Amino acid sequence: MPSTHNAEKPWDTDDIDKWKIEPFKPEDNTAGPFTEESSFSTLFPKYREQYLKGSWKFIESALKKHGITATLNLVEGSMTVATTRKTYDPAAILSARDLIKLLARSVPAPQAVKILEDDVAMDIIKIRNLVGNKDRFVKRRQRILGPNGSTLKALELLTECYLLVQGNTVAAMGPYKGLKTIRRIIEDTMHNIHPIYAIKELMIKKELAKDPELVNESWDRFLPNFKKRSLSKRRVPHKVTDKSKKTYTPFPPAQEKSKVDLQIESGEYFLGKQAKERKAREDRDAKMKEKMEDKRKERLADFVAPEEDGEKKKKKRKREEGEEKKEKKKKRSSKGEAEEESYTTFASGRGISIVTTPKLAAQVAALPAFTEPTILEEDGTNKPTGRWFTSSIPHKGIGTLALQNLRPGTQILRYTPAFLAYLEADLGTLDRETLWGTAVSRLPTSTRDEFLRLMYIYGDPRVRVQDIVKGNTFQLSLSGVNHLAIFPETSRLNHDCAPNAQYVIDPDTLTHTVHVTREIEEGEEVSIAYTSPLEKSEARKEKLREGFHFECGCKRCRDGARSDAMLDRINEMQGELNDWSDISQATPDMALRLVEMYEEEGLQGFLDVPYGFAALAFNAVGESGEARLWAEKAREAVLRKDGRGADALRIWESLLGDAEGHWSYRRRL
Ligand SMILES: C[S@@+](CC[C@H](N)C(=O)[O-])C[C@H]1O[C@@H](n2cnc3c(N)ncnc32)[C@H](O)[C@@H]1O
Repeated sequence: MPSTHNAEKPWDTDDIDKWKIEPFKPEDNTAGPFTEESSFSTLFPKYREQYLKGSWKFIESALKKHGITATLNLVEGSMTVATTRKTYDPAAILSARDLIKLLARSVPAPQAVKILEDDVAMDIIKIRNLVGNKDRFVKRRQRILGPNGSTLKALELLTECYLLVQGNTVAAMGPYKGLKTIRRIIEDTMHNIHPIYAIKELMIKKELAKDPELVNESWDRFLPNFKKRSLSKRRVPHKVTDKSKKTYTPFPPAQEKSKVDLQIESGEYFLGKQAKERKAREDRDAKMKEKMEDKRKERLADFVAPEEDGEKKKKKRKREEGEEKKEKKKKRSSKGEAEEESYTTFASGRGISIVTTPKLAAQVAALPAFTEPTILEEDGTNKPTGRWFTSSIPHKGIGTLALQNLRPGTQILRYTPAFLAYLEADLGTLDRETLWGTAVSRLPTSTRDEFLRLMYIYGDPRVRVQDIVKGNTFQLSLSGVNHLAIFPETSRLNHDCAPNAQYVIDPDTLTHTVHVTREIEEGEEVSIAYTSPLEKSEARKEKLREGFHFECGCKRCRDGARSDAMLDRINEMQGELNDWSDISQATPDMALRLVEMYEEEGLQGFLDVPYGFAALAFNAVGESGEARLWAEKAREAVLRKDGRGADALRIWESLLGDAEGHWSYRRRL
């Protein structure tokens, strides 16, 4: 059959408006009354009850014209609409359903009943889930209203829709086309695109529509093309990774302490919720004070009297000279800011080579290790104790073994570093090797030989010094800047996840001291932990693989599932002991059990945490004497693990000083 698609249609004239919706009259329903009743109900909020009661007559009469009944149930708080035998328009019940929905959403009755007209529709736009943050949601919702409701009014005029913004929804009523536009604008607004852009576009379109010549043309060329509609003020992305600056280095980045480690060190780990809040408040206040002081200085600077001309010139000259110096320093730093400095007489002739920035070098030279050399002669620093020897250990290279039975608390080794280096990022590997190589070559012969005998990882002779540093490095913080430190003797200690020794590095004396943490028998290997043994086995193994290139085969790692489960229990118990609310189940017995669990797990070198909890748990039930005993143990454990600079030390010292005045005293009674 031939297509009639393009055939002449003489009845289809241009004056016909194909979009016009003709009203549905009773005579249009040729099928007669409906055979079944349809009904819809909706609940309304309590505060609408009064209003609905007052306007129900009006609503009923509006619906009656369409043959629909309406019931207001004040007991249930619901409205119901239903068809009757008089209903002639099948769509009327749907409009009636929309009517009660609008009424429930606070649309005034005279406005809501307009929904019963054939060319009026409605849309309820849910806006709450479009924005996660509550404050942001409120701010963006306010943009729909605009100042004094002006944006809302403009939108209503331009789209010929009625709008009601309430709570988590926007109710809109009007022609279909307007509703479509409104939904887009509302959603865009909640996605941070200001409605003003849409209003501008709509205004232009309205004007263009009036021009009969332009009615059938594309309006694109008249519409504004906004480049950026988003209102976000963030100009730079959150994370900027500047890859251009990174140069290859064979060293692992300084091992970051875990959040818990940092909290333990700062003592925050042991604070109750209120104490934590108090600490945060104090920190905030201190910061604010600092800022205020800066501002005050800034303001005062405005009142400094202007200088005379001659003075000005002098200052200018000085500034220029300063800048010249700065320029020179810049040039030097571009070659490699860090410089090498060797002190051959350091520590009674053991010597030390330091590679660091000139500024830090000056600070290092002012450390007690340099200014009070006698402190290094005390405590057997750099002297053999006769308690250990080194020997080859299967699969581990060289290790350190006990020459006699050793009791917990015994100091086994105490040494100063032979080499200290600041890991400057701007230097290439070979340039760094030259710098570090020179530093090592300047060490006294025996120290240099000890250094060069240390094990290495890659085996490339061109980067031998860096290779040795990679395999033997300890972190030492100088004036808050991390340095790599090599202590040839303590470098021979192998790793174990349940070590029998613990070490501490003192940044003032630069010493690395190792203490026994549980009984060690003669001939037994002495071990330390290279990574936190309080982490789960897979995490520990991964760090050892990455940082030290070996597969840990210690007892805890071989039995990973069991030891991980134990760590879970330990963490759970610590959580309980740290609960300072009224429903806390924490008791001193629980803290004592925690101490036992650490010991069973071979974590004697990390007992500062359970000791601390025991001190708090006893103090919390008013047993301040017992609390002091545990606080003293915690203090000692911190000293042996984190050193004199650890913040946690202050907590135990304050409890020791005044247990009854401590915040934890009788807290759980
Ligand atoms: C600081 S050194 C320790 C002394 C070293 N064994 C030596 O021969 O000089 C670190 C290196 O020793 C080895 N090592 C340490 N602990 C180990 C362990 N538990 N199992 C296997 N190898 C280990 C690894 O090769 C690691 O890179």
